Amino acid sequence: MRRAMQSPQTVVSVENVRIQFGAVKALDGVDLAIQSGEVLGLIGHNGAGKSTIVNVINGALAPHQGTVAYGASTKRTGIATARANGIRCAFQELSLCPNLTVAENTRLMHAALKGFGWRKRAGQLFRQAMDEIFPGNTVAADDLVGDLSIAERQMVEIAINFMTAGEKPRLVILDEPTSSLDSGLAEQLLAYVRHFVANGGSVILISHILSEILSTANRIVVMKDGKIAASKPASEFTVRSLVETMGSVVKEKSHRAENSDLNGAEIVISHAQKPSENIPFHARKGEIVGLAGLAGHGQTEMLLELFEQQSSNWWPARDNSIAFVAGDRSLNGTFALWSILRNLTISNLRALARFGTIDGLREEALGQDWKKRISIKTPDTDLSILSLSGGNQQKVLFARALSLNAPIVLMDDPMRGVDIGTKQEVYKILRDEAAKGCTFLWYSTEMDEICLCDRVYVFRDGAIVAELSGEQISEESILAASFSGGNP
Ligand SMILES: Nc1ncnc2c1ncn2[C@@H]1O[C@H](COP(=O)(O)OP(=O)(O)OP(=O)(O)O)[C@@H](O)[C@H]1O
Repeated sequence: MRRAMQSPQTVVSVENVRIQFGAVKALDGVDLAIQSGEVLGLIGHNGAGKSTIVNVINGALAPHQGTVAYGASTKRTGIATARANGIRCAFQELSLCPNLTVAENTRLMHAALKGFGWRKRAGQLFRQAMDEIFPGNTVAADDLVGDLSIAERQMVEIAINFMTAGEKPRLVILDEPTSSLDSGLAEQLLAYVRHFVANGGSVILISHILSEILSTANRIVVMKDGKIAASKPASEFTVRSLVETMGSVVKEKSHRAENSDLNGAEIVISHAQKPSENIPFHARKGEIVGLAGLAGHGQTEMLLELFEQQSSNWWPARDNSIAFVAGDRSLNGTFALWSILRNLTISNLRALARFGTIDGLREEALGQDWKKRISIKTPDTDLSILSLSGGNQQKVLFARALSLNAPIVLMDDPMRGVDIGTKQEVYKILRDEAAKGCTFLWYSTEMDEICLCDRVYVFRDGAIVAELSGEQISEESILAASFSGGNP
């Protein structure tokens, strides 16, 4: 606490920074300074330039114009200089090596962990950081990262960046740190962030969940089209003013459909019960069914089982009976070497084929239609998928699934990193498609999204422990069932 009383110092500042990728001005004259002892909330639409400014600050990208200064030093930039000045970054796309253990990944990030016994020290430091940030977690230092769930990987990435092994972290940049965490884990992290800055550290917090920015940040910077649109104390913003400054239209908060009584509708998908379960799973035609509960309690596994059950492993299906939107986009969503357009249309080749070959004009038209419908921000869909910002890549996966017009769509926490304006558009598309008879099974770590569903199954320890519908669906009842099980 004593350190927080000291007068704040500038940890890093950037002046008039410009970065251009081909025709895209990713940063167009950005000025930003981060002081010790503050949480800076950084928000903006998908493709606004948030990850690009982060990469400039952490030394990965050299600005095409403008300057970066760490503390009083203006001479040197680059990753090594940034690290030496205590700059750390937990990336949106996660930077861990899946074929190494957690302790080995810790070593990669902290060069000071060397010599005899480094593995043991890395493990101890990791466990200490994990226990401080996420008390009660069960990740072990010798776990292979590839075996962890996406939520656990996100926790590991965050813990490794907050830990001290040699140089102390002064500024930790968290790019969408809660996108795979359930509300309990997110709350633990945000409490730790407040504690870290109260002791003199600084955090840049990037999130599309505006409530967590408003509750945690001291100052909020809103980016729009590569520029800073506003920078003010958090207390001077509301959700509405943030959305307006981002350039999105403020809409009524989405609600569950009125009169969505689907009891009589045909059951289109069900899941074999396990002996431990007493609540059978099914979904009806036109229903939006939420899969809730703490992250990693069997929701993704069930979606995968349902997908396998409905699709053939042996031969491509003749009809598009089921579609899947992956949440872990880099692992099982995007084809990194392909263009945006190919990534979007790959599931739909049968519909795009004429005389056994792909009709380029139809493929282009499909791409343009979805680019417009959910605002995929790119000058050209023939560019690499990796030229898109994280949220825009996720939109491509959405478009890939929805363009199939499949009667059943499975969604594995599909809104990771998608901005608030686009989310509202997608919610409307889901409602419209459900009204036409499409069934959605939707695993989400965001409570607001679960509350949009017609019916919700709550998962705990790999099994369904509660079924909620209509007015029963609320944050309180979902949390109660997540921890203790049973219907309200
Ligand atoms: N390597 C690259 N090649 C081409 N364009 C790029 C590259 N990296 C980023 N861009 C473009 O720069 C712009 C800013 O991207 P950036 O990733 O900084 O956005 P963001 O605000 O972090 O978005 P999100 O909320 O989706 O993460 C986008 O239009 C993106 O397509």
